[in-house]
Amino acid sequence: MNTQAGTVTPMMAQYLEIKAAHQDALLFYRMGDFYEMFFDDAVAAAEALDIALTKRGKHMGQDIAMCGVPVHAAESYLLTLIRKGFRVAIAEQLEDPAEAKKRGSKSVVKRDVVRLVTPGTLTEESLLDAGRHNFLAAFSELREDCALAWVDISTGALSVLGCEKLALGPELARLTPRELLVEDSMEQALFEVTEGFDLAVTPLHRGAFDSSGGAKRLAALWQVASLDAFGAFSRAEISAMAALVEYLELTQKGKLPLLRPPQQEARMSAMRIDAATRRSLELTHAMGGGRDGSLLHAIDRTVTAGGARLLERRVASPSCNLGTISARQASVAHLVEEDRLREDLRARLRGAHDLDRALSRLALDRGGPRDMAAIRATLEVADDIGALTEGRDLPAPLAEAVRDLSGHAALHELLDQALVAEPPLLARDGSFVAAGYDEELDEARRLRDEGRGVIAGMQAEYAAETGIQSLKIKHNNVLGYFIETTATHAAKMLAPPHSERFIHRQTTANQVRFTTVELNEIETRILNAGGHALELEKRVFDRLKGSILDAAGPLGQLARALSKIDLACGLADLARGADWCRPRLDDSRAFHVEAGRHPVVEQALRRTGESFVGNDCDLGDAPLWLLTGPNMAGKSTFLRQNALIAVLAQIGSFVPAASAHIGIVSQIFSRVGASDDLARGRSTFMVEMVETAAILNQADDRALVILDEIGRGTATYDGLSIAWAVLEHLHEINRCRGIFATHYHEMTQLAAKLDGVATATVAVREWQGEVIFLHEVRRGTADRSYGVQVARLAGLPASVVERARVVLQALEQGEREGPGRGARQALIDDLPLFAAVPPASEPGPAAASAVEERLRELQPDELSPREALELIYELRGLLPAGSA
Ligand SMILES: Nc1ncnc2c1ncn2[C@@H]1O[C@H](COP(=O)(O)OP(=O)(O)OP(=O)(O)O)[C@@H](O)[C@H]1O
Repeated sequence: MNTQAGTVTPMMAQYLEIKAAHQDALLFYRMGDFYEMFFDDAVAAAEALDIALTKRGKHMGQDIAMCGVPVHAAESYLLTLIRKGFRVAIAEQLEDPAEAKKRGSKSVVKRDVVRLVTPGTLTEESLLDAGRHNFLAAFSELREDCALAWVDISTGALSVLGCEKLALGPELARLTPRELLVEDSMEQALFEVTEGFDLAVTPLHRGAFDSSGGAKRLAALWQVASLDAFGAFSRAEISAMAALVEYLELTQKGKLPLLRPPQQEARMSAMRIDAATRRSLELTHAMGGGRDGSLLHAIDRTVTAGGARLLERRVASPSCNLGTISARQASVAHLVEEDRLREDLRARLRGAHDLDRALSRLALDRGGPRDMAAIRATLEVADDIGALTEGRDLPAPLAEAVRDLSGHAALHELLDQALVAEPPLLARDGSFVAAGYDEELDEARRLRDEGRGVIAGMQAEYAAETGIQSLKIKHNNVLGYFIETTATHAAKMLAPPHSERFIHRQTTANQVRFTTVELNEIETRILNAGGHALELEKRVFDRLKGSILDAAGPLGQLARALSKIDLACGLADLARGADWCRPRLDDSRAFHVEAGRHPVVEQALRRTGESFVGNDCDLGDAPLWLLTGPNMAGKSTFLRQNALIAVLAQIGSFVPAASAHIGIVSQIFSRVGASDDLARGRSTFMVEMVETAAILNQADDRALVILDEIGRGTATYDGLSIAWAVLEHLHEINRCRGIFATHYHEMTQLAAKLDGVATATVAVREWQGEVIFLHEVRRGTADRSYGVQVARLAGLPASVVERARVVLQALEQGEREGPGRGARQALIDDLPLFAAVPPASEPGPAAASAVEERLRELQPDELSPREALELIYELRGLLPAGSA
């Protein structure tokens, strides 16, 4: 760059111009084999990527900071930058440097940004999680009318939903988009909602959300006269979709990804689950944030990436529609019965590739021959599955999916004929078109290969002519073809007569290199033929791409069909292997589970060889259960397993139980062990109360509510009073189904007062002062909490446990003897002091015994066998009287 103080080189001028248009992104500026960054971008990127920061020239008298990443490794650096919250603008060289030189030695290679990489617009396989969607969402608010639209550009799936502002948080929790577009004037107002999510919020100007211009643009995109073809959309819905399309054009620089026609979601069709409930039930992410330990992880038996993504969506939004659920159930049930068919299908599905993502890359011009081979392999799988299911009587949804697999024979054949078995990643590398597919290409390749044959012949001829047997003809990118001999033959080669034929090109430490007129000619021929072949291959590539993209619609349908079949097989495999049952669902308010189990805890226990104790739950007569029981008995597990069984039933899966009858659950609320949210300035107790308020305000009579120890974060009587009032409210006002776990045994008196409340307890047995957990849920109440015993199991020092026992006894006695605070106070005053507790069994270091001392001083290696025997007698003699 050699920028002198005060002057700006043409290249720097170009850089600054491009950068000015992309202020909010790091600019990757392509220079040869590197993407370079300058100025503040370089400083920020060097720190984020932990790479060296250097200098290059000066600008306005200041050093220009610079750092760079090699193009071939750029993806992994991009991923790091995106994860750290950066956006990256990629400026490529738009012409060959030779072209630029033709315009004059000072002219700069044309460059411009070809793509803006943001968290919501990734398509590269290496930047994406195969089993999860990567959504870009847009929220639009037009007066009272609000909507959320979201798209996965790596698959083209686009959905939209009328969504009032209050529902935005829960929807973000359900969809977990990576990036949310909002109108710039709304960014601040939505901060309260968006701040808790791992999500980039991107403000867009108002025009991007224009609904009337948007409607026309969208209609043009899907080539329909009006959007009514896909449903009746509100203005807000159109505006949100329009913003997505505008942003995609902006980031993809005019190249739109494949976008499927929008799916309009009905708000009431999915079970409502808010963010706190999702977290506490660990539906798609475990508490720690990873996938391990989540429900999704425990039930995922899919074998394709599309199947895994479909399962993730289903678990994130279970259905409330009986028809939809029973259709899904029917597919699973069929495959549970048909072991052979299921295994055959799964074996075939393993050969399928990620068709959606391959298609999307091709549409964005980021695809290569390998994506085409992936499509070919997947068509092969589709054919196999068609043949496998031919003539079978399948349940309607499966039959429909199988129908969607056919109709691509011509494309399949085309790809079969055109592509080699294992093509390279990039089209520019060539050699991916199969021999025999294109005559002209075959001819060009023949010429090129012939040339190579001729060169092999020339090597023999030159070796004979010079008498240098080690003479070789080689090739590299700088010199092209050249003749090489070792330096020992230099003098001979450089003197007549050889110097007349062999033209010197280069001398290295050990070699001398030459060329000849004939070699040059042959090389030009090879190059021309090779270049021509490559040109022809590229043309074939474009033709194939055209054929594939022409079929993008039906191919997308095929991808979805494969995902559905995979998901049904996966759920069936799970149900079969883990002995799950088909739940009965209807419009009633039943919730009757026999021998239900917790799918995740059961799996964890199985690993250690323990078995899970199944438990019944019947919320029919008394819709609210008040569950008491000792710590560690299994209350939380029981609460969650019932919520998870409802979720599983409504995604169309079988459930871990002996039998289940469930009236559709419209919403689930779960508060299990709140934690501090200090970042938002809320204590544990405050979080719990905020979340409880949400439940009391929202739960309807179709809701399922599970509450674990509400009110424990404050003084006993405050907590008890709150828990008491909450239960009454759920019973009288919300009239929902629910399970309420508590350590306040006083509350069990409520069961006698309220018809709809029944008591249940998790049984334990006490044996020789120890608690044994039976994990059995029975009707009735627990007599005590066994907290002190459990504390001992946890390894609290014996002295503390002993002290706790004494205090507990005193408190319980006070409770029995009179309610007066004075009486209790007197009792507490009477408690023996901590120090007076009989010394607990925490031994200090004991003095060494005579035997130990004798042992310590002897040297075993120095003893003869006889001495050793004598020593044993001696030691025995040292034992204290009575212990010998
Ligand atoms: N039905 C069951 N069968 C076998 N093991 C179980 C069962 N339920 C729970 N457990 C085991 O007991 C452990 C404790 O369960 P859980 O956390 O549900 O107890 P809890 O009663 O809620 O305890 P606390 O009151 O201390 O929160 C679990 O981690 C699990 O290993």
